[in-house]
Amino acid sequence: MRGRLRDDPRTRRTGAPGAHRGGASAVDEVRYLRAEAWSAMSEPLFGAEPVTVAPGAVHLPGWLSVGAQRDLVRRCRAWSRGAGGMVRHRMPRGGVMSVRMTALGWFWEPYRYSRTLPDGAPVPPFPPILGELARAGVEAAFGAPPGPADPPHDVALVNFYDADARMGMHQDRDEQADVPVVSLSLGDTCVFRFGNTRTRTRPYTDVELASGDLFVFGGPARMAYHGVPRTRPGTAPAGIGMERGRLNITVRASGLE
Ligand SMILES: O=C(O)CCC(=O)C(=O)O
Ligand SMILES: [Fe+2]
Repeated sequence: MRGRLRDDPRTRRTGAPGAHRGGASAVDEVRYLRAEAWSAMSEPLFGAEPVTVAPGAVHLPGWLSVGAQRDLVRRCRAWSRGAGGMVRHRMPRGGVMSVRMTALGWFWEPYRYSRTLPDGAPVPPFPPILGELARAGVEAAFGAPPGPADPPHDVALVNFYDADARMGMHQDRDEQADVPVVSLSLGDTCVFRFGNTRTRTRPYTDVELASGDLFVFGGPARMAYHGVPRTRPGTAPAGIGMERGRLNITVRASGLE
């Protein structure tokens, strides 16, 4: 099922068309900037139209300005140097993930969350800016932010893909809350395979996720299988402070106490 979000009756867009880029209002951007006390935004805010990839799964190309991407790249670098480091996790069957990962808020390893790192140290805190971005992302995708009864976004996984890294088809199912997952992409473009809730296989849709894109999946798509069969090395845009590789930040609500 494909279609433009603007054809979706759930979505009511307001304001002049030029005031939007990819469904994120300039207000979202300003909120982001204010939250971080940035001085100014110089980049124009133009993105493509939002695309509904499956019911509950929305792709918003170009959601983050170049300035916001640069800021997030800088933060990812700092987070990856934190206590947990950038780890290639071992899978239960013995394989090692090709993606390097750092966790914020809760530590994740296949397939559980924990309050502490493997060495017993506390997990680096969940950065408030990612909570802000997650709420703004859900609002941009679905027309309303998560409700007051929804557990808050409280965990982020920062994934780094070098040219050979990929991620097999999986569900994000270790969370105990039915709250949309918010995914932000930085650096090289990738092929993001978004499937169905029943099988790892077809039907699926391959989406190109470029730097600055937002992808949100919730509701009927929350438990859909998805993965990254490949990246496109050398496609990162100039000016974001990242020469090679791909970063992805997925922000989730753990629903854990
Ligand atoms: O890298 C991506 O775009 C997807 C990452 C993902 O699915 C995950 O971290 O669970
Ligand atoms: Fe995932």
